[in-house]
Amino acid sequence: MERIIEVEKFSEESSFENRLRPATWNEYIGQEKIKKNLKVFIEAAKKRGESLDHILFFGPPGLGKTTLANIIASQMQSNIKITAAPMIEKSGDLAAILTNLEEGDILFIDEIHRLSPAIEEILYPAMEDFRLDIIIGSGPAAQTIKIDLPRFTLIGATTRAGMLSSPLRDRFGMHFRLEFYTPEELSRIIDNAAKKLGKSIEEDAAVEIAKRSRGTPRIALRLLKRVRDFADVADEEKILHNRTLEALEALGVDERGFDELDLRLLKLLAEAKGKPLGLSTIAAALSEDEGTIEDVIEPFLLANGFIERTARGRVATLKTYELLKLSPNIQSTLF
Ligand SMILES: Nc1ncnc2c1ncn2[C@@H]1O[C@H](COP(=O)(O)OP(=O)(O)OP(=O)(O)O)[C@@H](O)[C@H]1O
Repeated sequence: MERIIEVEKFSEESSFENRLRPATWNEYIGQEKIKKNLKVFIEAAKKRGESLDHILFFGPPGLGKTTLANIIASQMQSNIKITAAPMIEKSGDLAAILTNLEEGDILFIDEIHRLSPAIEEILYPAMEDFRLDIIIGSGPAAQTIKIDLPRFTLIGATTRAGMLSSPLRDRFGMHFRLEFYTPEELSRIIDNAAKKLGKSIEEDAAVEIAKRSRGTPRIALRLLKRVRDFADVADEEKILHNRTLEALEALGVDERGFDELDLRLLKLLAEAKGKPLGLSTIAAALSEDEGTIEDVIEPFLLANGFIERTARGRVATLKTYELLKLSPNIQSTLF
């Protein structure tokens, strides 16, 4: 079953997200440092009449990497081509994308850590010298054909900066880590999105949704969408605080945005009583995929101090023992 607080995009969600996607810097809330720097680099590139350096965004899913890429393209008055690494399987796929680019275009590659080493090799000269080296044939008769490419900007996005090979990472002139959003920032995002959906929302209702959104706009917008359903069914023009609480309760999202999976993970670590648990042990105990735990569940728990990652594995912090009403030495009776 899909978790309501899942950060990955649900299949039917793209058109909803596109409708709410900010198109300007003013609409893009938060990530102030990144915005400030990008504005300078964009202005400098425009002044010099050059294309922008390649940019790498990293951070958990749903924090606004694709949105930033779109705003950059619009600020540069450039076309943007959007793809994801799993869609680039063969060298011909990448060659087709690159040779179709025009001067100043922006190429956005999501999940860039998933490019195969062979594809990465093609990307290196393309990024560095705007040149495509194609090898035709094999063995002694093999020939390399060099094709000049227009100057383009590659924007790569990844949830796992650590999985990027260092030659690839080094070819990006700018690296930006996106941070989780504060509840205040998420409230503003929710308020703006509600207006775009033709609905107003009480301030404390937006705050309730924001608190449960795991610092992530994608989750905030999804919760808003579901809460709006409750308001519509009740024939309410405005999204009210009481109705919001009722909806959030029905959706099973707790006050911190935790759901059953988070609580099971925290309980598992707490019951290990300080003994670090490795990712594979946790994944097996929760019957979950290691990638989901590392990319989706852990980052928010780590950022909020509920777990710590040590060289030997993950451990629960005091905050978790307090949350679960456990003493670090007492066996849980809660679950
Ligand atoms: N800073 C922001 N201000 C307002 N809305 C935002 C912001 N960041 C993201 N959003 C909203 O959240 C949705 C998800 O953002 P986006 O698709 O850019 O995330 P992402 O980091 O690219 O995720 P993924 O890596 O999973 O594709 C967008 O549709 C957008 O409406």
